[in-house]
Amino acid sequence: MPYDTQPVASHFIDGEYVEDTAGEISEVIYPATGEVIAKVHAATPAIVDKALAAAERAQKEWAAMSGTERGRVLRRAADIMRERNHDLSVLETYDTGKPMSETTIADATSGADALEYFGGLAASLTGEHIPLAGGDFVYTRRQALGVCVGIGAWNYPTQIACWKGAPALACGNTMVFKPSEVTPLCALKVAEILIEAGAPNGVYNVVQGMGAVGASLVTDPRVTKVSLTGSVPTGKKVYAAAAAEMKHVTMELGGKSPMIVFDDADIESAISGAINGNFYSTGQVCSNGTRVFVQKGIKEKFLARLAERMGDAVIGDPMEMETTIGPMSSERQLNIVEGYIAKGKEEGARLVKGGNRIEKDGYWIEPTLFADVTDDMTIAREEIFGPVLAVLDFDTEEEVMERANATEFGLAAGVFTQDLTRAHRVVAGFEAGTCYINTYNLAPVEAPFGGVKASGVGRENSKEAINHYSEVKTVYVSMNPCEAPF
Ligand SMILES: NC(=O)c1ccc[n+]([C@@H]2O[C@H](COP(=O)([O-])OP(=O)(O)OC[C@H]3O[C@@H](n4cnc5c(N)ncnc54)[C@H](O)[C@@H]3O)[C@@H](O)[C@H]2O)c1
Ligand SMILES: C[N+](C)(C)CCCC=O
Repeated sequence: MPYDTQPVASHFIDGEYVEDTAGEISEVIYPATGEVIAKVHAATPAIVDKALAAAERAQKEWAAMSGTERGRVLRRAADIMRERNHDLSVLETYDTGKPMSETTIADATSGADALEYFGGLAASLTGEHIPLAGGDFVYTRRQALGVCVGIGAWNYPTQIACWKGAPALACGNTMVFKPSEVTPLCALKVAEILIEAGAPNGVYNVVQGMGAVGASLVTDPRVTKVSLTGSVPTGKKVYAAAAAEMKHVTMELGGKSPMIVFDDADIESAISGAINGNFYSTGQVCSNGTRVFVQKGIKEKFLARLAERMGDAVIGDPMEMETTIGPMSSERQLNIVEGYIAKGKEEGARLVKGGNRIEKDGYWIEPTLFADVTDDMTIAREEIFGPVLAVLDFDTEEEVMERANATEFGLAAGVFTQDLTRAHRVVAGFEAGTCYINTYNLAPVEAPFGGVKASGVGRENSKEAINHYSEVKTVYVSMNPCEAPF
């Protein structure tokens, strides 16, 4: 292993690495080869307590700093992340198996964007002045929530750690972040960098573990806000546990997003959208447009050209820059995806390309294209979280809109057409939090990102995120004597 992937210790608390070998040990696997690249211990109750105590103590000091000072720390952290982009990208590739051609442009860079953006906003987070009759007025104070817990999924470990940490810290909160047990390495680097950039000890802490550790964080009375990125079933559990204690939540959950291709679309552009929305990160992207509705007039042309372009995918060593498809992030996820491919065949979908496990070490599967998929098939209803693209066909706009929205999910949706009036009408009708016209899966930090319906609550990124990591205190100021009826 040319890189030392074993962290100094499993957890990062109060500005330093911390270990408690009493915690259950788990192996970190490089998905491209199946090799064990690190071992970490799950947090014990003592570790969880230490992290929350540090975050609670540090929060007062951090919130008392000016927004300008907090922002400077975040922007310094962004600069360090950019300087170390190569090494951080290598680690992200080891943690997830995603190819370096992706991780060098989409992970530490996206994390740095969040740190830079929210660092820039920190100084301008203010309340407002509201004049009232008789000279009275109200002013509002925008205040931190307190100790926030972040819980991550395994597909974007660096990005998720920063998308949650940056707005939380900008608002004067502190964070205890629990990465996914599948990809525990990258968040530790984010914590290290924040402290190096000048964040006081305890401002950003990382503890490892499975769902039980996450659950113990969510219910701790010191925690005021929980932000989860994960599946809908986990989201329902975490939201319910947080609601029982009236905590704030952000839920970034799963999807089964529609992408509609009308027959007037630029077909190469629509195929690029379908590729980006199904095979990026080997299909392990929450917002993927996995139900591709293609208007009947262009369906066969679309399928033939898409299958041809899929032949250009470079499946191989994720460390090689020319590789465009890496392995699944875990053996468990490989088995899940294989199961869905079998279901697709069994339920009568037409397998156009791929569909096979690639027999070598690690967790490899071919990018897969199904046609003649119908709305009732399992592969059209359930989130697969793998490189399986389902093409469904349609006749009219009215029909496809009804079918596109007929799902419990509502994370993202896209439309490809050259008729811009239709494009805007279609996105207005989508029941989704993030919509695309003639592109797919872009998520710049300046734009709100998140879902509706079962796909989530709240928004990450953009100024919107500030509303989810702060609250407003109203102060009524009377300029007149206080009167009473008796
Ligand atoms: N909307 C988004 O921004 C977004 C981004 C990435 C991934 N996702 C979704 O994440 C899912 C894939 O990730 P995953 O398999 O890691 O999801 P998951 O729901 O299995 O786990 C997510 C995290 O929750 C923790 N967890 C599990 N049970 C818990 C509990 N009871 N209390 C607290 N924490 C608990 C896990 O340890 C993990 O860290 C997909 O559904 C995908 O769509 C959503
Ligand atoms: C930036 N992407 C590729 C849209 C990923 C967002 C996070 C979802 O999994």
